[in-house]
Parts: sequence; structure tokens; C-alpha cells
Amino acid sequence: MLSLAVRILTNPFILISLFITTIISIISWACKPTLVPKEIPWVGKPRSRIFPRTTASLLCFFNVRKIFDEGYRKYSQYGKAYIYPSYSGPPEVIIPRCDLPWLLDQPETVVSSEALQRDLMEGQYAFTDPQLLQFPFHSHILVRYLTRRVACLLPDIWDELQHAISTTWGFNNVEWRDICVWDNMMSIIASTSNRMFVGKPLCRNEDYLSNAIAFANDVTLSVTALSLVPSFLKPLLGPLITLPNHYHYHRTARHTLPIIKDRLMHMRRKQFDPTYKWTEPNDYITWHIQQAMSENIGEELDPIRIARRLMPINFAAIHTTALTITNAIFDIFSGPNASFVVESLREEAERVYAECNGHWTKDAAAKLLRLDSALRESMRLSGFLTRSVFRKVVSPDGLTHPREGWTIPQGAWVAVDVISTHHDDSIYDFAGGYDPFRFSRPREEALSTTSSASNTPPPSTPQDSTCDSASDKDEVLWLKNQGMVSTSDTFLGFGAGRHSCPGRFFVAHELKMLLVYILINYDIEPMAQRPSNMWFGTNILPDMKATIRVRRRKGASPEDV
Ligand code: HEM
Repeated sequence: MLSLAVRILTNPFILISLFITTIISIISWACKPTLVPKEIPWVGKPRSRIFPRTTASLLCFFNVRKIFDEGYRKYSQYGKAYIYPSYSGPPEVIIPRCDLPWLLDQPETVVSSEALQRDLMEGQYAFTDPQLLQFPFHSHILVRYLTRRVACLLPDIWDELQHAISTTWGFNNVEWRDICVWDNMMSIIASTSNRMFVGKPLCRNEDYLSNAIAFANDVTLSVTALSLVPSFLKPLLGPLITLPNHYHYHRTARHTLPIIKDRLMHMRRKQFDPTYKWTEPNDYITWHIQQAMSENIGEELDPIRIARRLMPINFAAIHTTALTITNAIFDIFSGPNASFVVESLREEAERVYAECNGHWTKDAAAKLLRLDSALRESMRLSGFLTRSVFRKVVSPDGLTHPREGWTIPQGAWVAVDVISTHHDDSIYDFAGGYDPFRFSRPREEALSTTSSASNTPPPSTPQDSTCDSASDKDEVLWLKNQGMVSTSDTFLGFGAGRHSCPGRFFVAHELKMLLVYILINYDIEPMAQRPSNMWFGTNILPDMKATIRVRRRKGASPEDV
């Protein structure tokens, strides 16, 4: 296999073709018109007169952090937009956070998130069927069903987490075991997410999961490769570069197609005969079929289309969640205060778990204020995003700024800087440090005041308290907005507005319950130092080789109930 690859790569014809393709790519890249208004300043543009914008784009891969720092300091802080040169797509207009409400107010006919996703994710090639991102039915399903169904999913999520964690962390309460956090979290998150997408037993099938994960990796790699290919070569190279994506999709489809066909058969029978005795499972496949039937969209009832739709949702769910929990574990279990932080989180986990007797409900999970805060704080400090709320200008008239007067032309990309906002000391006290209870302190204080002011038992969450005046209402709203799933112009980890992440309610429950399970059942040796995150272009990645030492706790049950 290796010698075949070497022979192919050293073939003079292949080498010459690669060389010519590279030259054409660079020339077409250099000559591409830049779709940004002249009035907006560039950051990271060199003084050189030869192709300064192209040079800026080429160099920016190595300078992303510096560029966002400089852009924020010079422009965003003063309410001005600037241009980030981008090495992988067109230059982006980075708008200041004070303009976020204005961007979010724009109709879909002026700025589009879906059009942006198609460009950004190379929707024509990367997901095996261009229709998937052309008409993102799967996103509509998640928006419509996932948030409303989270409560009924909690027992399944808990069951899956118990199984996934205990089979990999083990039951040995004497010996310590080394766990590679990233690999382990990828597998736990893949099975838990798939419990909600395809149900049991497929969510535990190694072959299915490894191919779903491989597909998500293929998308990341092929999107990066395709972003460097000039448009006119994409029809030729797109299908070649995405061959692994097709291969891994087909490997997953061998498992999903029989389940989808069976589900379609039952749901059709039930549609025609409501007395038909069969209870539909509560998962993505059911929601998809239900919605496609009620809207009468024939092509969305094609089993192959449904099997393909499972790929972008796996892609959207697995890496994002695994990155988030890996960072949270590094943040919680390292540093000088780790023991205090862990004990405080464990006290909450044990108390809430005992109160609900292991039967998770939304109300019970809402009491996990400290865990919620520790996760949100980790997303703020160590999140993987540099920018968010990406939109593409689709109106032929462009997008005109009411105050500054510039017009961004059709086709240009707009985004908001997340990394600098999340690290701004004027927004967050000591923004550079991990303060796990930053968001729970005020909520716990409000709870203790409410409960000591009345003789009635305290409400389960601050938002349940009654409010007498407008300022009380503001206070209650402010407290509610400290929760992990709340989006705002200062917390952009899940985006903002009508396209903000529809998976965030699921994720918040999943990750809080994951931490409850490990805190109650395992001792985790604090890490002397937090493993450093690494910048790879615009991606901020945790150390994927770092390990933690874990051991089943002495009092924990010897097996899961
Ligand atoms: C911690 C984990 C996650 C993070 C940090 C995250 C982050 C994001 C962000 C930043 C966006 C873009 C929002 C915008 O443009 O304003 C987004 C969109 C989206 N996410 Fe997530 N996500 C996570 C987990 C999930 C999960 C588990 C699912 C599916 C179950 C999911 C499904 C989606 C979908 C379908 C969209 C597109 C929404 C639309 O365009 O209307 N995400 N996510």
C-alpha cells in the first residue's frame, strides 16, 4: 500500500500536474477580486506593493491571533469594522459587537447563514449530496424538535453516559488508569449524540461510530483542502478530494439504512391506521420522517436522503461537543485551586443527584448552577472559535451600514470576533483567568436571598422567583442570562440570533450530566498544569494527547444501576 502511494506520488505526470495546479491556484487566488468595501481598513496587510492583499491572506495563517488582537484594539473596541484577510476563504468583514443587533435584524434576503454554510463547508462536495446544505432540512428538524424533546431524552442521555464512561474508565477502585481525554471524549460524545440521532443499539456499534467520526474528520480535511482550490478546478478536484467522505458515509449507511427503512414502514402503517400498535422511538430518524410526512416532502422520505442527513448532524455535534468538554476537563481539573473547585462541584453534583434520586428532569438539571457556570466559563476562556455569527451578503444591493455609510457587496462574508470579546477585561473581570463560578455566584446569591426572605422553600431556579418591580424583572432576566445556553453580544460560543446553535440545550444537559457522573463515581488526579491549547490557523485546539489519571471512587457502586 505504502509503496503504491510512493509510486503514485513520484510519478512525473502526477508531479507536473500538481505543480501546474499549484501555480494556477496561486495566480487565480492573487487575481481574485476582493469583495470588501475600500473604506474598511485591513488588518495584517504587509507594506509590500506586490499583491499586498494576497500576501496578507497567505501570511495570515501564522498570524491569526495577532490579527484579531490588533483588529479588536484598533477598531472593534471603538465600534468600527475591519477586514480579516483570511487564508482559507474570501476576506471577512469583522463587525464590532455593538453592530450585532443590526446584523441580526437583517432579513435572510439580505444576509444569509445558509448561503454562508454552503460556501464555508464546501456544501457542493463535502457532505456527499449537494442537496443537503442547499436545503438544510436537518437543521429545521433540530430547531423544531430537539429543544422541545430534551426533557424526554434525559433518561436516555444518562443511560448512555453511564455506559460509555464506565466501560472506558472501568470499575477498579484501587489502581489508577490513564485516560487520553480527547480520544475518550470523542467516543463518549459520539455514542451519546447518536443515542439521540439513531437510538440504541446502533449508538454503541463500533463500526458505525468509527465511520461517523471518520466522516467528520474527512469533512474537516476536505473543506480545508477545497478552500485552497480555485473555483474552476473544484468540479474536477472536489469529487476526488471527497472520496473518503463518500466511503465513510457508505460504511455508516450499511447500518442506518435498514433501521430507516423499518421505521418508514412502521410510520407509514401508523399514518394510515392510527390503531396500529407501535410506539415510535424518540430520535432524529422519527422526527425527520414525522416532519417530512406532515409537510409532504417526498424526497425527504427517501431512506438514502435520511441516511445522508445523519452525516452533517454528526459533524455538527461530535467535534464541537468533544472540544468543549475536553477543554472543560482541563480547566476544572488543573491549576492551584483544582481541589477546591472539584469539591465544590462534587458537593452540588451529589446534592442534586440525591434530590432527584437519579431520575433526571429539566428542573433537576437546572439546579446544577455551578457545573453550568464551569462549562460556560470554559467555553468563554478556552473555546475553539475565533469568530461566530457568520453571514454571507446575498442581496444584489449589498449590505449598507446606517452609521458608517459603507456598503458590503453581494457575496462578501461578515462575522463577529469571539475570541477578543470573550477575553476583554472591560467585559469580564480578570478575563484571562479561569473563574469557574463566575456565572453561578450571582445566581446562588440571588437564590439564598430569595429563600431567606421567605419561609417558603426556595425556587428551583432564579427565573422562577416572583418579581415586584421593573428592576427586579431586569435582575431576574440578567441572572437567567448567565446560563450556559444564553447567547448575547458578550457570549458568542453558540452564535446568536435565529441561527444560534439549536443543539445547545441538548449539549448543556449532556455535559452537565457527564460531569455529574464522573464527579460522583470517580477520583480524578488534579493535573499539575493545564495542557496548553494550540492555534492551528483560526482553530484553537486542546492538547489531543493529554491524559488524566482516574480511579473509581471507594463509595461508588461497583456497577451502574
Ligand atoms: C458545545 C457544542 C456546540 C457548540 C460550541 C456549537 C456551536 C455552534 C455555533 C457557533 C453555531 C453557529 C451559530 C450562528 O451562526 O449564529 C452552531 C450552529 C449549529 N449547530 Fe451547534 N454547537 C454545538 C453542538 C451542537 C449539537 C450537539 C448539534 C446537534 C445536535 C448542533 C447543531 C447545530 C446546527 C444544526 C447549527 C446550524 C443552525 C442554523 O443554521 O440555523 N450543534 N453551533
